Amino acid sequence: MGATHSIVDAKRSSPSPGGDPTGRQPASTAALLGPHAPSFAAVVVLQVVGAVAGLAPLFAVIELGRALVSPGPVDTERVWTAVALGATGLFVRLVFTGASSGLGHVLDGRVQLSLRRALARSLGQAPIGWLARRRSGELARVVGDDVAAVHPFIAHAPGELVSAFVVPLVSLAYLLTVDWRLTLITLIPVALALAHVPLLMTAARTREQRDFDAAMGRIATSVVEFVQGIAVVKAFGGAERAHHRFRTAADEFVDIFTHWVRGVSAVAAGMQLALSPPFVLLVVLTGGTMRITSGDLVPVDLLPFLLLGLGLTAPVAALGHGFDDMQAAGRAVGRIREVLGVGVLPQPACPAIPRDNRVELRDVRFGYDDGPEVLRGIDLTLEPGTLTAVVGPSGSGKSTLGQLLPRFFDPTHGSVRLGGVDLRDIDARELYRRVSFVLQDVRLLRASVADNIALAVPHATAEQITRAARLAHIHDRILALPNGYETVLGQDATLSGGEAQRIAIARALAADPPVLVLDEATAFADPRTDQAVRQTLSTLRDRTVLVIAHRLETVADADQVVLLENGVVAARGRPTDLLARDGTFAAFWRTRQEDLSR
Ligand SMILES: Nc1ncnc2c1ncn2[C@@H]1O[C@H](COP(=O)(O)OP(=O)(O)OP(=O)(O)O)[C@@H](O)[C@H]1O
Repeated sequence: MGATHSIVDAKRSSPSPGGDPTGRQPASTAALLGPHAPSFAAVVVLQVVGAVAGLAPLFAVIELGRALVSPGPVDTERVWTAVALGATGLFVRLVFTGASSGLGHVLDGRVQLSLRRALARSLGQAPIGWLARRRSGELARVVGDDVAAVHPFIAHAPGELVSAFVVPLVSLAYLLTVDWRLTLITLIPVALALAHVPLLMTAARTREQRDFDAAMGRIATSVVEFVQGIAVVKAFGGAERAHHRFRTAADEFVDIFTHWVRGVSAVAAGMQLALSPPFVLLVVLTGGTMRITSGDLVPVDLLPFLLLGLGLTAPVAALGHGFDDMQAAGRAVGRIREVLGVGVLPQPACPAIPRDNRVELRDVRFGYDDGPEVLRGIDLTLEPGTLTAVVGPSGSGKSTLGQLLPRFFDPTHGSVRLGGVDLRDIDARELYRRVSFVLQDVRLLRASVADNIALAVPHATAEQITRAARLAHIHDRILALPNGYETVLGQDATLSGGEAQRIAIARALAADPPVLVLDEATAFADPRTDQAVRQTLSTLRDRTVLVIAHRLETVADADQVVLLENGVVAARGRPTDLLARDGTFAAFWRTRQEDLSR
């Protein structure tokens, strides 16, 4: 199908070892941000220059103080130079921090755009099997919220954090030249605040933080469950129960939060007190008075300590403020890296062309991730011009088997061949030109009916589209829609489950594929769709068709039936022969008939 062209049209990459082809390593943060390094550097340099220039007014005030208290007449030139320097510093600060912030936000926009492009590329190349297993909300969150969460990381952190360290360092260097002993005294509040940090990192605090995060997660899940499932839950009279679950999660969160706050608040209050301006001024004034009374410091030299001392606490405060944002951004980057690291199915260096449309499975074994084997040594041939029906109990591996033909996954052992060529040696475009599929879980795009049908053949003519719709017995229904083939699904009209299924069948047939895999839906089965599927299948007799069959009529029409049980072929043959043999298949058939007649 069309969507799969772009999805599987992947660059060659290292082969993946198992069913879940995640051969690529998660991209490192440096690799993600590397191309923007020069702009990052510019943001930081502009911010640092701006922040250091911002100290000029303070130095100007210090200089003014010195000029005014020095004996003799006031040196007006010295005064005006200080004023001019202070004003220039302010202006430079305004221009440079403004430029840094502007560039930071432009950079943020660029990084977000390139991350979203990279994510779109990665999702486009990810194996369909990998995508099918992800909940759509999960991927939407990565491309939307997680990329947006990177904002403070890019636009604010580099400049603000660097200047929060550079400015105090410059101040410190200056204060040391004035009086190193009073400088050390001025650092007492910072030392006191830092002494609190280990108290925030004890095993108990870490455990509390973990409990807090887990409780946040539980409350988020129960809210989503409650809101998303409310219709179903209500319909089955369970609204009270669901509400109760939500309330319990909320109450539990309050308990954990109170406990956490109790533990953290005393420490946080201690830190805040140590860093508060009154405390810093008290320490500096006490120290300064002692130095002045002992005759080691002239009073005017206390001025720089009073003005610059307050700024020395900035790094500790900046670390505290930005920490949560940075942590959230870090987690978001982790999820982005995971999606960017999804492996692509390896593509052949020298693709081979299948000689016909015979499908062969040779000793095929497959398991999802590290789970148990779902298919255990399948040998099967699908001859061109025949219809094979796969049947079996739920969970026996039917859908998994069907998904190996369009190469959603590669088998962990053995091979799937088309026209004598291993699927791994066939170019993705060639494969999807030949193999089309209809899944149980039909996904239609918010686009016109015609575009939905022509997904695999974007340049399809109106006749091609109509022919496919007629084959799928949905043409008349489409004509009855408000704008016929131009009706936008989900906007101008909504289709029933059975109708959506028939559109999906038309989509699969539009490309006129010689091999078709059809996972018969049971969820939306309605008599019209049943009939349409049967009639469609009967017109496809010149192709290689594999149907994961749930209806006994489909099974009876098949040229070959394969009964899967627990991942192995329990019976295979013509339906009439198998029934006559009165073995496993006959028993299965009778049970299904009894189930249906109940
Ligand atoms: N994406 C997946 N990840 C992990 N395990 C899976 C996945 N899909 C299916 N399985 C497991 O593989 C086994 C076979 O599933 P499969 O869907 O192929 O069976 P099935 O015969 O088609 O069942 P049904 O008739 O109910 O659709 C089951 O145990 C199932 O839990």
